[in-house]
Amino acid sequence: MRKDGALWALGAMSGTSLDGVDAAMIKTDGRAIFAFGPSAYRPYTPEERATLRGALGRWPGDPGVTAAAEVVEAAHAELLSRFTGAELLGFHGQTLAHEPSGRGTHQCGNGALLAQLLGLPTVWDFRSADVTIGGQGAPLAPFYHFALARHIGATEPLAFLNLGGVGNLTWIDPTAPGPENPGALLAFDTGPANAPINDLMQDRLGLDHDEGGRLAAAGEVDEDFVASVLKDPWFDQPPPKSLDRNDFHGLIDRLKMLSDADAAATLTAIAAASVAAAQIHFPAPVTRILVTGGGRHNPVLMAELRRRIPCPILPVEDVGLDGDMLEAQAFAFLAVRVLLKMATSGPDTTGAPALVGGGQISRPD
Ligand SMILES: Nc1ncnc2c1ncn2[C@@H]1O[C@H](COP(=O)(O)OP(=O)(O)OP(=O)(O)O)[C@@H](O)[C@H]1O
Ligand SMILES: CC(=O)N[C@H]1[C@@H]2OC[C@@H](O2)[C@@H](O)[C@@H]1O[C@H](C)C(=O)O
Repeated sequence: MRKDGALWALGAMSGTSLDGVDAAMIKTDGRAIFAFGPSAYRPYTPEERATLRGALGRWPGDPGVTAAAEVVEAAHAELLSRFTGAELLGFHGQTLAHEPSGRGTHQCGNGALLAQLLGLPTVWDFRSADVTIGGQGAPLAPFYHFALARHIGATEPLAFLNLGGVGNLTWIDPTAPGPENPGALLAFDTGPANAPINDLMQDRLGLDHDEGGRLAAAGEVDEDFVASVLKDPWFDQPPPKSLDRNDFHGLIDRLKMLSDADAAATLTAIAAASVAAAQIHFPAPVTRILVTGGGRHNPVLMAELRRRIPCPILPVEDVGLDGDMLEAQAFAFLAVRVLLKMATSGPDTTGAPALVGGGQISRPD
């Protein structure tokens, strides 16, 4: 480590949308961001995606999990070996099952194996420690969101919204001394985002996602249905709260009577309405919501958000950030924090009863 205490860390994320692996480098001391480095993406092949899909909801010991772990490890090894100059790897893995108040949380892929293959100290299994002490184990990006809020010079409350398979939101008071301070953050999952849209596209049309929101744009939102979904007590439940990818999968069956386009429009509206419903939990109104994750590429979803929420809703690119790589960067940032024995979550982000540093460190021989 250099005099400024900063490291070049590589982060890798395989998200709940099951589209592929994102990887990105940042230079950080676990507090400030000194530089953004290169990034790369490696999509899963249709066969790999099917293996991962088949293992969703399964736990270690199941043969489907072993097959999924092999896919995840091979895809990461291939992608991450393209990078040079990293001093540390933060490896999230692929969440297959997440039941924080039940069986726990499980991200497949062996970080110790990647440490050997890549010759890099590797921080992995970021979520278990938090769940073990009673936290949700998610979301974990909020401490990074705080650093980003500082990096962009924010001085008033704002929120980061990630529209991945599931949506998650971090409310931030950027004037707080640090992310560990009570009141600096409030983070939670907002509800279903792209996962049900992708599942609908897969089930009905054999497609991965609704590119450009084109199918949704051709349909009409069933507002009564949206309202009925939003009556689920989950939305009123105060944070902390997190979701498994398939927690709202039942929506697909309930939409059977709608045409493909109307069902896509309605699921897209539900993703936006979930975020609008989240505003009741904000400790203070926000001046803007900065949107990251693949959902910001869907103009119908962005329009639905703007229709339902009064403040500016902006892609993170508007403040100079990279919304496709932000989660990968987050796990690079968190890896440095774990190495330096700093907290990665706490009462205001995952509801853990105390600040906790999640993640184990594996070093190459
Ligand atoms: N051009 C686009 N048009 C419509 N939707 C898109 C587009 N690009 C990405 N998406 C949606 O975003 C998804 C990918 O988002 P992202 O990569 O943020 O998810 P993730 O990282 O897998 O999820 P999570 O944050 O839940 O772990 C795609 O599966 C798709 O549903
Ligand atoms: C258990 C799990 O993998 N959760 C993911 C998922 O995808 C979005 C949302 O649900 C969030 O809670 C989390 O990912 C981000 C990276 C997080 O932990 O901040």
